[in-house]
Amino acid sequence: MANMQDSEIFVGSIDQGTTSTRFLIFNRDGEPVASHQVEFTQIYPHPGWHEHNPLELVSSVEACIDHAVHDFEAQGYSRSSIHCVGITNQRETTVVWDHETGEPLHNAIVWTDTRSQAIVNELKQRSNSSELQAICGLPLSTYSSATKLLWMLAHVPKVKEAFDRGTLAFGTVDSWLVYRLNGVSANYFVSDSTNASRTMFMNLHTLRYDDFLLDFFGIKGKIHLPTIVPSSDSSAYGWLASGALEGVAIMGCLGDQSSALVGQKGFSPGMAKNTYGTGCFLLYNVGDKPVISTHGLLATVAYNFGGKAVYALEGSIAVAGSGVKFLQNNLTFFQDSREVNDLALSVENNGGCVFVTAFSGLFAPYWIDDAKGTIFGITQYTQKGHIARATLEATCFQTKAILDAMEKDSGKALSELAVDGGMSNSDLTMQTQADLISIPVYRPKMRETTALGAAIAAGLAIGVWRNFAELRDINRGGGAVFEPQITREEGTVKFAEWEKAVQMSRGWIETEKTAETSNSNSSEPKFNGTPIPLADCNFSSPKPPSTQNTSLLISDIVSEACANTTIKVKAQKTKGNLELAPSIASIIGVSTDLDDADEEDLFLELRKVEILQKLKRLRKLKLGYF
Ligand SMILES: Nc1ncnc2c1ncn2[C@@H]1O[C@H](COP(=O)(O)OP(=O)(O)O)[C@@H](O)[C@H]1O
Ligand SMILES: O=P(O)(O)OC[C@H](O)CO
Repeated sequence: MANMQDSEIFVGSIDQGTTSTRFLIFNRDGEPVASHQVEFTQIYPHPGWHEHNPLELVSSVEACIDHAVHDFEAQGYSRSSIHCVGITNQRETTVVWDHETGEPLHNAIVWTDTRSQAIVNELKQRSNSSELQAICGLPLSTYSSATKLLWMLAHVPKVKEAFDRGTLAFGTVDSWLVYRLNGVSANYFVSDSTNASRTMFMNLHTLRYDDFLLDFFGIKGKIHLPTIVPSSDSSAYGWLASGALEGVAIMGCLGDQSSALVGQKGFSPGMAKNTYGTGCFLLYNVGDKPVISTHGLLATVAYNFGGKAVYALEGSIAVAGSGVKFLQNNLTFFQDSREVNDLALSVENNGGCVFVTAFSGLFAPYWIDDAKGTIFGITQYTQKGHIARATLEATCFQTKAILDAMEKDSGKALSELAVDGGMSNSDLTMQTQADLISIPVYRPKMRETTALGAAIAAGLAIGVWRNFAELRDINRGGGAVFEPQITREEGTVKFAEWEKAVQMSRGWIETEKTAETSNSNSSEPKFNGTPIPLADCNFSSPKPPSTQNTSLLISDIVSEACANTTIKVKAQKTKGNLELAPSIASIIGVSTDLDDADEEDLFLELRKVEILQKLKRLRKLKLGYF
């Protein structure tokens, strides 16, 4: 780089997101000079399922590179001035292929997909499951790659056969792209640590695969896993094997949320960004030691430059822009996402509607698996505009909940929130966000910060930028600041309504139903509660305590609700002895503090929504008659 004019130095960035793929070419000032974007096929085979065709992901990348380079050259630049390429990608999305042929063995299961719920439920019953989060930073959920892989092993014969033959390769989208873009015969099989930290296979502290984790999921020594490498490296990721940039090296790789943090230059502990894309993800830089959340957040690798990891606390929201897309594609409210802002502005407020957009359950900080999307407060008065507003507000409310959790985990309050991503283009959304969190929201002028982050990762590897200080002036100035316009108290009232809606959305999905739905493809082996390749693991459900002498009859749900939807449940134990009360209480997950317990009557204090959910579980466990 030493003798080159700045004007001759460019870096390419592949941004493979959930709904679209982009390729951008940045100059050394971090400005995009050419770009191309394509949307690719979203496959929804069953409710809750979401797939991508892995080969289409690759071809979308190749098409974007070719088009953007064509545009670049049309502006008079030379492709030889593009010195390296970075990759950023949707995380957790799971790809499996045959290590010998390089051919995918199934569609990629997308991060939003909830089909592995029954497997998650089984795994949670294992006594050592509580040890996972401290090692990998993630709670057991359908979100991470691990349970998606287990689902494929249990349900897709081709995957199981490759597993048995020892030729099964697993990767997240970064690994898959690097592998294919290098050409299969080159066999570049790597993953950067930000992506690996989303699989549940990597130890967050060592940045290596962890034997306990691999054992837990039953894949130790049985599967080809990509080598974990730093996010910025001049040779680990290989070279583009074909197309307009054939021979150009891939030098950087970051999961998209990490990439956005880098693109926002969130390099100091205490800095945070929130990216409103398909989902919405708030990453808070916690420095060089991971912080394991006790308030529903994830611990993740923020970036790993020079082999030194920096960590983040993450609040993940499954539905953000995809809620807008839902209004567009499913409800045909408008033709283009950009119109949602005006539609929402066509009404003064949400008209009493609260939309819990739990299409994939609710992620952070709630982690409610058994919720589905629910709109509360609909009346004859409700218009499209109210629902549009409620859709935008849903992401803002969840962001508020995440910030509250982050404050508890980190002990520090944020003073400003940096934002980016497609949905951040909606001024109304950003104003609503500032109002709800009572701090300013800063939106930079150039919002392709995710792609910029990958370009920075690549550029740092080859000396386009030599250090963070050289990045200081990139994308500075010209942004918009949204100041809170309502009082903290007004925000609190709105938020309380949201929290009430969240509680009321619980319990819609029953576990058995999830498993049944998973079986709806009759060509696949039936799910029997035990993932096929994991025969050596004990997945059996815990046995309920003996109930032979006991029939628990919830005789009366007293509906004189107290404040905050707390009501009293009168539970009558008609047979058996009182010693069973604590075990029953523990199964239904409530405190054994009993108001008034005697042989005949048992009062449990619960929230109404929890009661309904617990009753369903009790019925499943055959503890009584309901
Ligand atoms: N002006 C806008 N207002 C609200 N939402 C928008 C707007 N523009 C794009 N979106 C939403 O943002 C999402 C795309 O954002 P993007 O950052 O490209 O996401 P991804 O990387 O996940 O594909 C889409 O779901 C779209 O509905
Ligand atoms: O496609 P996005 O931008 O919503 O990001 C997807 C995330 O990486 C999923 O964890």
